[in-house]
Amino acid sequence: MQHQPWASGKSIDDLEATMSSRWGTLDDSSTSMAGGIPEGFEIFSGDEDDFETMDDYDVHYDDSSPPKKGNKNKNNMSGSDRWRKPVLDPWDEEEASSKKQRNNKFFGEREYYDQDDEGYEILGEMEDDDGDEFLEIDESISSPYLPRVDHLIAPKPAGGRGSNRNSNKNDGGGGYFFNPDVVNSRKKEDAPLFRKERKRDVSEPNSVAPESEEDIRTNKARKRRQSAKPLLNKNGQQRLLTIEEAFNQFQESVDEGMMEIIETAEVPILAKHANAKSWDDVGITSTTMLENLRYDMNCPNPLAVQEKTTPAILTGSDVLVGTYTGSGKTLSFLVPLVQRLLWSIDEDSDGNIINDPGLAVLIVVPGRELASQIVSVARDLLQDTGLSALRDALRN
Ligand SMILES: Nc1ncnc2c1ncn2[C@@H]1O[C@H](COP(=O)(O)OP(=O)(O)OP(=O)(O)O)[C@@H](O)[C@H]1O
Repeated sequence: MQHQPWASGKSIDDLEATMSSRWGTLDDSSTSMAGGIPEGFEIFSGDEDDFETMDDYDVHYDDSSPPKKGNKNKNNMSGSDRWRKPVLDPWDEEEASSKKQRNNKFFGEREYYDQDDEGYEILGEMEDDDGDEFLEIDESISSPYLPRVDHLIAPKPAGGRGSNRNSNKNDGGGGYFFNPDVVNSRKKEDAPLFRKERKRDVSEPNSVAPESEEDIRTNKARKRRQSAKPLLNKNGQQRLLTIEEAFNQFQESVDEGMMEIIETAEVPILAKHANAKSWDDVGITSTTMLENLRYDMNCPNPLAVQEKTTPAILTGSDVLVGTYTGSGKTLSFLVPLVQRLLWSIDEDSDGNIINDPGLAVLIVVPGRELASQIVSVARDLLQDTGLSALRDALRN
């Protein structure tokens, strides 16, 4: 497949290869990084001034050309090739029509509920004294569900790694989506997110001076309208949160005791450093899945985030993971979830499933392309297990 160069003069292949190397998929076991860092390409190492957004680029993706020779057979694809050309094409006619049928059957029109993200009923839109709009909520109705996170898995902050842009060493530091300065300053403030093995007791008396009831009400309302506001764009439509907004919302939920962190674990930036453990070591027992991982998917050992998530998910914990792009999040949830599914299924002596569990795992992601990528990985993982992966989409 022929890729148009980016405005920077680098091809998508170069950028993808660099991102993979930055986040640790460059190791002896990965064919995706054969050749190392492309010649003439500098590793971005986290200077604040160097932060760029996707909007800075004019990206053209040529889908009309036939796939590269040797890529026709999915099993011949290297890890990165699979991602360039999803096995499931979202615009494939056959898929589109089966998707339509499934949508009509199961979803109908999508409904919106008048609740904010904390489960409070929204009474209407109001303006405060400064003219800022906020959502008026009914404080008498609160969410019955207080989320509890058993494991919080976060990237190890990039402190002391230096920011030499010309370095061609794969030495981590910074990132496109997390500003290391923000991460480090939050660490300095002893933010709960980065406090190791922090145990939070929500019933613990607050050490700061007690606020008046009025103050508490005002602060809560302010916080709530701050967190409700970013969900709408200027046309009043729902929009996605930025990473920083999502981080702030998460932080507020923790600070307000809406979410309880039981344990945190730091994931090293360089995922390849985690290859000390094998999939068996972290609890994977399915020989079929192990073979798929090792021989078909070229993932013989878990990456750092997978090493952390797998035992936690296998034992039924709720896990919240935040790691860098390309660090291996997809398999970090797919592998343990599939393993749990396989444990729950009975087979006859020929290996046929005898009690079909129906829909057993639901993965919700923001976007069709991401869904296609996950289904593509899931199908590789599920080969010969008797399980299958389907993709569906909610209509707006
Ligand atoms: N255990 C492993 N061993 C070798 N390569 C792996 C392993 N796990 C994942 N990879 C490869 O690492 C790359 C990135 O993985 P993945 O896309 O899951 O990362 P991610 O964190 O979900 O990225 P994003 O944030 O962009 O969604 C893929 O090419 C994948 O094949």
